[in-house]
Amino acid sequence: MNLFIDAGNTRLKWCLANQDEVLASGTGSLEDENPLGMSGELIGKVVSVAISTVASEERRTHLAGSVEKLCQAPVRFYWSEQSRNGLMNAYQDVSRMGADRWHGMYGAWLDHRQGFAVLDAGSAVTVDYVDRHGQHLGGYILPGLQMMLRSLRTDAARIWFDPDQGLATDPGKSTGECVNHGLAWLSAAMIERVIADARKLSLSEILVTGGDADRLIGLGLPGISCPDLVLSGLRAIHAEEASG
Ligand SMILES: Nc1ncnc2c1ncn2[C@@H]1O[C@H](COP(=O)(O)OP(=O)(O)O)[C@@H](O)[C@H]1O
Ligand SMILES: CC(C)(COP(=O)(O)O)[C@@H](O)C(=O)NCCC(=O)O
Ligand SMILES: [K+]
Repeated sequence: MNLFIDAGNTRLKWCLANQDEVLASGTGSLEDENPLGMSGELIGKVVSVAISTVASEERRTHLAGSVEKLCQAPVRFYWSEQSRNGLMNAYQDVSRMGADRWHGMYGAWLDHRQGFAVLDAGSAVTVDYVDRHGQHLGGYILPGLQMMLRSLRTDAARIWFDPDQGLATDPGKSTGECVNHGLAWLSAAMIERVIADARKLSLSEILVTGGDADRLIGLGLPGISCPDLVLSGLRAIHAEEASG
């Protein structure tokens, strides 16, 4: 069985799979002693490890070392590419693009050929547009929800509030409401922009992934929830590489 890991800035997402089926999946944290939280029985089944990561070089090296030791299996990292199977990256320097974005777009490209937007709402939010010819049209990088809350809390001396996961967007009447409603209102505005862009660019679908995907759907994003988009793209690329 192959172990696939999507190591973001907040969490690790993993799945254990062979060519056609996923046996198990879960989440973990690089800070934990057992970063994947996998049982010994599952670890024993791992013959190779494929990783997509946007973590720092220091965290990446640490992850490679602990996974290699844990699984006693070779570890390979997969990065952004210029093109694959008809999908074409708009970046001139593709080595600068977060691997998660490329793998998410490739996961989407496998099943959606009519033009799509990929919205990954993780530590940061990324938006990427791909037309029906497979041409990546470019994208956006924005701060994620926790990042915005954290910056308000740490960089503004007089803002005290309790974060809530509410979706209200009406004008707030306390600091807490103003912050919480403000972030929902900002996300709602982003959603309107994505919908308008998708219409303008003739993209038929919006695929949503990342830890805050459900929140965006709750705020009115007409998107298809694809929690495992990055891992699907990574699995497909790993299989293609293995078959030569
Ligand atoms: N169990 C969870 N642990 C951490 N973050 C979570 C969890 N559930 C939802 N989230 C939300 O998901 C975001 C992280 O999303 P994720 O896709 O895991 O990020 P990344 O890929 O950057 O590691 C957090 O900002 C948080 O708002
Ligand atoms: C934009 C990101 C921080 C998103 O990471 P995530 O929120 O998934 O942890 C990541 O894709 C990244 O580090 N990208 C490098 C810059 C770029 O894609 O152009
Ligand atoms: K992201």
